Amino acid sequence: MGSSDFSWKLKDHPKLAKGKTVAVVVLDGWGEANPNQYNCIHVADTPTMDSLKNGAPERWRLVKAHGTAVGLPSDDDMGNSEVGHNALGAGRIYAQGAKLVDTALETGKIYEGEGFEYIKQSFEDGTLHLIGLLSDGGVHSRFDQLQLLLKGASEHGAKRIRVHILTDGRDVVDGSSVGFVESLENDLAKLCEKDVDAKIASGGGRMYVTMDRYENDWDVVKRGWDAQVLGEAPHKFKSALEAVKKLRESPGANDQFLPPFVIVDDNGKAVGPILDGDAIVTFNFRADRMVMLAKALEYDKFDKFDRVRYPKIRYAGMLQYDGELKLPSHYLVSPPENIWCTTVSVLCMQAMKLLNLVTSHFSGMGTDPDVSTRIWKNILKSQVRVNLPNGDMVGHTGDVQATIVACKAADEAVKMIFDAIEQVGGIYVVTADHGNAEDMVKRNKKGEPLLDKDGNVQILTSHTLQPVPIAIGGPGLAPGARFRQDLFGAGLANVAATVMNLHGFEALSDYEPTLIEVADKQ
Ligand SMILES: O=C(O)[C@@H](CO)OP(=O)(O)O
Ligand SMILES: [Mn+2]
Ligand SMILES: [Mn+2]
Repeated sequence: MGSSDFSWKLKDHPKLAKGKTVAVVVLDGWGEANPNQYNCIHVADTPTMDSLKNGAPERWRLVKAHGTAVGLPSDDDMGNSEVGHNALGAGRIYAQGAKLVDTALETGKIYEGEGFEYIKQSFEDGTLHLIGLLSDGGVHSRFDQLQLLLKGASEHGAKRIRVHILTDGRDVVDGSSVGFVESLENDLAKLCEKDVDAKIASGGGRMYVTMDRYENDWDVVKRGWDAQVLGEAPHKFKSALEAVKKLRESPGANDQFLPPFVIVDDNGKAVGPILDGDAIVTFNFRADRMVMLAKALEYDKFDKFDRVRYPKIRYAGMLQYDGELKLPSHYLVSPPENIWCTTVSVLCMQAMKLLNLVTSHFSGMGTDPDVSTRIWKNILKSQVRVNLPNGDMVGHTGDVQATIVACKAADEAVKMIFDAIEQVGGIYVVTADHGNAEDMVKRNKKGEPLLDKDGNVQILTSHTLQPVPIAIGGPGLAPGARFRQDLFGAGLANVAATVMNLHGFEALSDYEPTLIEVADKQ
């Protein structure tokens, strides 16, 4: 790739016709799992998706949506939207943020790069602030990476460190914040023994403090700013452990939505506001929920909320969160190789009209228009891609009944799209980016539901390790088109070549192989 003989012109597929409308429908958080009461997709009334599975076995199969199949460090890593859509759009498996950070920490390269050199200039006279998600979910951040970074930064000269925590409960079990804070406080105490002044300075739940996305609600970022930068919050505690324990006692409280708090000293003074001359690292590797904070930290001109005080700091992201905006301009870990020739860019070069109703992950972190319900009237375009978020968004609440309702609604939306495809003689590809709603309970190694100390099942708010379905169909699909039988280990990255074929083109040669073949006789 990239050589001078590379051509944007795709070869015609020998058997599949061009010019059909292809709808790529991504059901968010829709995995395949054993049927039981915690499988909301199974419990919900989902006639359309059921008919695909039961109606045409040669046009329905499962694909991997987690672990190494989507560029994550190990097969114990659940899938997520970023990595799932990346694989769907890129057609190849790239090492994703989690893996890039692991490698940079393992090799020590993280301390040799421009980003670390930059923040290091603050170590002599200033404080190093680390802001990020306190979790081992591996979706936005990982606790072991934070631990290594704390150790490494102190070994490389940081003398005063303040950690600003965001509690999770979305990628990990609700209530696990307490254990993470305990471990972190132990680690910081060990650093203090080595004469590093290291403390937790502030905190709050990820969905209420800092980690908003798509500029949905700047108040979320402001609440974080006030606590982290100004050292102001409605709740003040002497220790972070006391903070999370106490705040969790309020009725309805949970880790995802804990209110902002600051840690204060014996005189009631915040222990770690961000001041001129300090350095900041946002230690999440995933971009979408860090971009807004990065803007607030990096932009001189900023009108999204009143920052009150805008300290002169040296700021680096764990990665660069927005390649187009070059935001932030300093970062600790180099980005993945340029993800180019994505399905979007290549199909655009074939002069096709595309309507994107999915995420920027699909096009290798470029910017796509927002998701909306414009599907129906736009289905006359050559390709429509839509992400139906219901199962995932509601699945993250841990509310089983509500998730069942959400799955039914998603199935109805699929039916609507199918009806439109029927009218235009088009083709559909239905798949999912990762699992979630198909298993809402934490399980032991034998697969049995785990109980908490009160004997209740432990609800799972997170994504899963489950495979996801993919189905093809529609009146425009060539009669002999069917899934190949030889690609047992196929994953989401194989979908891209499949979609190109359905548009009547051969995929690029470095794409993961297509899932389909066209039988001559039926
Ligand atoms: O909400 C999010 O940020 C993640 C879970 O942490 O979910 P998704 O990957 O589906 O966006
Ligand atoms: Mn998703
Ligand atoms: Mn999700």
